[in-house]
Amino acid sequence: MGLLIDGVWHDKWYDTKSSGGKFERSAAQFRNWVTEDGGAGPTGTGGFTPDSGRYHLYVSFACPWAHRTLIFRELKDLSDHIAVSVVHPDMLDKGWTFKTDDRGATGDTLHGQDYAHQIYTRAAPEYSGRVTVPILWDTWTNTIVSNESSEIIRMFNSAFDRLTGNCDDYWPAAMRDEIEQVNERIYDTVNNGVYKAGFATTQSAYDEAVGPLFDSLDWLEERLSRQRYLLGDRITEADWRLFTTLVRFDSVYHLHFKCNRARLIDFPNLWGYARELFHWPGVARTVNMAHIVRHYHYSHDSINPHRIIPINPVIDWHEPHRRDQRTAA
Ligand SMILES: N[C@@H](CCC(=O)N[C@@H](CS)C(=O)NCC(=O)O)C(=O)O
Repeated sequence: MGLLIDGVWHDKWYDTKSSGGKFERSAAQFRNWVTEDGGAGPTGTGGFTPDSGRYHLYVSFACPWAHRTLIFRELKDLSDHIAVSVVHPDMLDKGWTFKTDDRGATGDTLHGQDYAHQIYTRAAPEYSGRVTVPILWDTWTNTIVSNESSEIIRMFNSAFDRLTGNCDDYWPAAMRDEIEQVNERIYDTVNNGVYKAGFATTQSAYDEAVGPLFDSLDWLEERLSRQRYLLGDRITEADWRLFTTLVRFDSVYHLHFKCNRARLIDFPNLWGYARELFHWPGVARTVNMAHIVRHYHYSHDSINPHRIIPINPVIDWHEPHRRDQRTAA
């Protein structure tokens, strides 16, 4: 685990000393958008048109943020148009690597590099910051379009519709305010909340994260007892953003990140809902539980210094979800 400083790799764990033991996620720096007409998006510069074969997506199967982009690539029929390279699950002193000695790790099929940090310095030789996945790479201008998953999924949601003919909309204009409100709470207390609990280096930083996390899971459980999806009858990006945390919960966050007041399977509605999303066409193939379990336990040596991979409970994600047979509360 480390970061680039002026284009040079330094092996360094997150600094929590300056923040009272709290983990603070830094903002992504590449913020351009692929848009239907190539015009500039809400941030960054323009010129990124939705062409088949032009973009390459770098992901980790372990990473919940990268996972969002893989799901949208499936939902929006983009797999023939956007190729993917998958990093190795172990993220050690050199950060994410393109080693291939693990099933599912593809290597860098575009550039043949050894490390993800080399993708960043290809785009910006003097880059300073963390080297994170996902990375959306543009093969035409040889740069990174975006390394921010919440924005990549919105590009995938609509920019390529004319190319694919798939107009399914997970971010409908009329629902955006409501989606944003739900996203905000879920991002802060659930998606990032598990990391804040897991990476805390003081009791108070842990307590501050784990309480709101389970308050939010209780809130979601109640909400999903009344309605099928987070915003009602229609599935939206808010559901997919929540799903990538839920799918990792019992196998990783519960034990490794000490998020153990309850398991996902202890919340009947959340658990049925998570299974429904897992059963959604194309989604199960984006879930690589072996990479998920291996990555966290093997890579975070400050949390698990002996790198022992736990046995973990067997969780049957294939059990029918029965969300369509729910009786109204
Ligand atoms: N804001 C980014 C965050 C991505 C992120 O933090 N990815 C993690 C993997 S789960 C990573 O690559 N971390 C490496 C590091 O922080 O050095 C997004 O949502 O795309």
